[in-house]
Amino acid sequence: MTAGARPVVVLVGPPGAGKSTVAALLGEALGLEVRDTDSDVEAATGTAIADLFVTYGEDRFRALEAEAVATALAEHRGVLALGGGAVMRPATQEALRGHTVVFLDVGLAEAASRVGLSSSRPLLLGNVRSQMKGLLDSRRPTYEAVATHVVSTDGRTPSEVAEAVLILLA
Ligand SMILES: Nc1ncnc2c1ncn2[C@@H]1O[C@H](COP(=O)(O)OP(=O)(O)OP(=O)(O)O)[C@@H](O)[C@H]1O
Ligand SMILES: O=C(O)C1=C[C@@H](O)[C@@H](O)[C@H](O)C1
Ligand SMILES: [Mg+2]
Repeated sequence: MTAGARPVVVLVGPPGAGKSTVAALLGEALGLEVRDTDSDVEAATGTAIADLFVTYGEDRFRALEAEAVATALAEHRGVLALGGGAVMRPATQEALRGHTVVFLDVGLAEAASRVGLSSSRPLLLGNVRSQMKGLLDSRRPTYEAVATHVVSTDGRTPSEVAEAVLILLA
């Protein structure tokens, strides 16, 4: 770990907000490395997230995720995308204090249409729109509370969202 290292920006928001997509664009634009805690958990366990939910259960996944977030916040200097539910853990809310945190906001219609019927998001299996509504309603106050900035993504391309984030960081 490098002393004093911290991400330039941490992206939070629900599935379909575009965290991973926008993080990649920001990394390119800023010439910085991109890290995504979902990928970190998959690399650490050698297992896809959807399989982790089945094999270990959500609680175990959340514990692994919290560890991955704490490590990345402490040692990553580039752009960091968090898993969509990571902010719901109080220890993670605490760990995010003092960081530049951007909530990529998205409305129900666009979020549901972006994630579609992908089977890689275990929390959205079944009725995607209804699961997404519950998730957005219950999490929105937390996304807003941990964020230092909010960027709306509705009706914007990933490049336009990345541009809006770059303006905030300038
Ligand atoms: N602004 C946007 N406009 C249209 N489509 C988008 C936008 N941002 C992302 N997408 C598309 O939505 C899908 C989900 O994006 P992405 O995987 O980046 O979301 P995420 O926030 O990382 O989700 P998760 O929490 O599940 O990791 C992808 O197919 C991506 O191409
Ligand atoms: O919103 C969530 O709870 C999740 C989002 C994804 O990033 C993954 O971390 C996983 O599918 C759970
Ligand atoms: Mg992602």
